[in-house]
Amino acid sequence: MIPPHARQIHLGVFLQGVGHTIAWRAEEHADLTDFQTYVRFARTAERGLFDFVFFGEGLMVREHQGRFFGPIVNGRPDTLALLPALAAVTQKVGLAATLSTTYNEPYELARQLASLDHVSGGRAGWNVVTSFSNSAAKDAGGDGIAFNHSRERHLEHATRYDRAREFVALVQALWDSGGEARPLNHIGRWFKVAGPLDVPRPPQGRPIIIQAGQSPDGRDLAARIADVVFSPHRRLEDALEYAGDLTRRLAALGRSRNDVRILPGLSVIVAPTEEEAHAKAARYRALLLTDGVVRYLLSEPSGANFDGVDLDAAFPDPDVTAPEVNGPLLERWTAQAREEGLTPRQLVERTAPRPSLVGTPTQVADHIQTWLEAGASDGFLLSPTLFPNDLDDFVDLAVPELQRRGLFRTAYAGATLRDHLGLRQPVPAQAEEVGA
Ligand SMILES: Cc1cc2nc3c(=O)[nH]c(=O)nc-3n(C[C@H](O)[C@H](O)[C@H](O)COP(=O)(O)O)c2cc1C
Repeated sequence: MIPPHARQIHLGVFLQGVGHTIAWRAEEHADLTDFQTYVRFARTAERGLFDFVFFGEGLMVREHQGRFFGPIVNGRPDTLALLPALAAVTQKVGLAATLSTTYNEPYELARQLASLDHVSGGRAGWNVVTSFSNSAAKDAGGDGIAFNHSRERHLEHATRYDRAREFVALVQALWDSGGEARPLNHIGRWFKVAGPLDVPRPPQGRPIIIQAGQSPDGRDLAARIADVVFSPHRRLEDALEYAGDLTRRLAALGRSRNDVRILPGLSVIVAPTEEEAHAKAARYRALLLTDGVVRYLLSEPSGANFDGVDLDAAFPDPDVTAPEVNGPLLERWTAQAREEGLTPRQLVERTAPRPSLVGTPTQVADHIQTWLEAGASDGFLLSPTLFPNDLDDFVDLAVPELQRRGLFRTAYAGATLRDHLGLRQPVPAQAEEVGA
């Protein structure tokens, strides 16, 4: 019997759908329209004793100057259709949905998530997003997400977070009101909701709330409401800075660092030997960065057109004053390309999403242990590049090594997602405390 480490890690896993640039080109990637893919995903995560699985949400197909980014049309069914179905074929693993506060109504969403918590026996989680826009240029004249939802433009950043704060507080109040016979009577800046909720109080009290905002507004929202935060940091110093900042924000709100689990996103390629792991990573990169994808990854975020550009010559001089162009981003790229002598293709190779940890089970466990012991994270949110291969490898190779070190559970101790995360059951707020 291995004694548990003083602290143990928490693991979530995230199956990329829309926006994934590799799945459609690698023959062995599972079919994202086949429900059995999701069954295998959730069951593999449960076999690996993960805290939860989670799906992202985009609400639009990425587009640049009227052209859709072909690879990403490889989407997947809606999360709220998938998760209840996955509840029926799993017993323990948590089930988290990304749902936008900008394009939903609180009463509807409170019912859906409370219902997911009931049908899953207390395994529901909600990744609260405000839906970011990919193109700063497009914000000026409209936005793909807004156009899909009968709106002329996307709400600007601060307004989205203002709505999100009221939205989440109201959803929590609705969960607390479930089963109570008295009305809630919320009248705020964004919403007027009488309540109570027509679904009984969820088994977890409140489903687990996840937040991933990085801006000051995003971090403030996370400090107010999050049980789990996702973060994008790759360097330990950045993750430590973030953990310190979050701790200060939590303290200012009367919460403690122990009330929140920080899970940075991590894409792992693990193999029995270093050579095998690096060979796999090199193959993925070749599959990922075709000419079309490279042009897209340059054009879409910057608003510039890289169609006719030689990808293997010196980085071109962009016109940063053109109205549709994200000038600060292009200037940053150009400066980096000049400083490091990078071609357009090499710049994308530096900046594109890629596996952030490649190595043997020992190397992977070393990394995870270092971050845990430094206080930079409480575990990780894994994002397999190829599914099922990379998740199987993590569960079969890395999980036993983490368990051998006492860093990860060897069985689920509880039944709910809240139990897996080691978080307390919330005390319901009194109806009169709820406001905008
Ligand atoms: C691991 C991770 C996953 C995310 N998944 C989504 C998602 O599925 N949908 C979405 O709209 N935003 C997603 N985001 C973006 C965040 O919600 C947030 O908008 C972003 O980190 C920028 O922070 P800000 O909103 O405070 O500016 C994700 C972020 C991270 C780090």
